[in-house]
Amino acid sequence: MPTRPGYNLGRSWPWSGAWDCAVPGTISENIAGLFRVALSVITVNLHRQLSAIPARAVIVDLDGTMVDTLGDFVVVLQHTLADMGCHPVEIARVDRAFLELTVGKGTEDLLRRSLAHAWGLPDDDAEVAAQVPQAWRHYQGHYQRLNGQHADVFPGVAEGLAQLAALGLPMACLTNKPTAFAEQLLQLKGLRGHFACVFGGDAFERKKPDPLPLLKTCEALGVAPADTVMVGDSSNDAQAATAAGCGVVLVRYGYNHGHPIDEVPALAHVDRMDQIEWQVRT
Ligand SMILES: O=C(O)COP(=O)(O)O
Ligand SMILES: [Mg+2]
Repeated sequence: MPTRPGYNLGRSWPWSGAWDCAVPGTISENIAGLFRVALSVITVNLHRQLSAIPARAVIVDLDGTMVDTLGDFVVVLQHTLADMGCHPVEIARVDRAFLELTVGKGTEDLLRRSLAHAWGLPDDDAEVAAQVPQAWRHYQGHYQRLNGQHADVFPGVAEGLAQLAALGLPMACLTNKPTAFAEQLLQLKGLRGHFACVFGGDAFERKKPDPLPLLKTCEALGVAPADTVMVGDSSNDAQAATAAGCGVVLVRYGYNHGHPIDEVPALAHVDRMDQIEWQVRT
């Protein structure tokens, strides 16, 4: 069928031929065209969901991917802000909704933005920055004491990790949370045994979204980045993994700074970790 002017959306689309039919023409042409479009979209999406992910090693993010830690952050930050002399009205501003948009770039960033939000100041305010070291001292004590008390492992995580372990794929946990807190949380939730190594935001010179932590983690696992896949919940993970040359799979239930995770390119987007079909790369 000849392409009608103004409706050719590009031949690189697998269903682009169908657009030729879905424009002014006979009713049966239009119905047939729309049907072909729907079928193509369903087929492409099914293919994306079901194709196995080849890997020789897997790196898994912690907050928002394995454990829902927002409750811990709320409680710990509220204690921290109280220690910093914040008014109850200021403390109440640092709630679950705010933290869902804020968590993921490490503790220094979290403390700075939480103090700024509580005090109604810009994130880059110099006075706020000067208070961060003091806030960190309070935060550390509270986090150690409360770590995991208001946090739950997401459904499908234990099952997903068990599937990876059964395939014999080496695993590392890579988070922007401080290493000591990550170790403590994984132990507490019975997940630590799956990981050959655990690296936090203080383990390397730079944090995700920089690729350095991914490259260092691949090195520790003894597997090339091209054979390693990161499972994460944010553009932070995707950006770091892609820049390091690793594949990335994204879970839909985590904390992506308020942006739709389906818009972040990945090998797959899943609702549970145990929905990922792995294939040991040979
Ligand atoms: O920023 C944090 O503290 C943790 O974030 P991550 O586990 O998602 O890397
Ligand atoms: Mg995360």
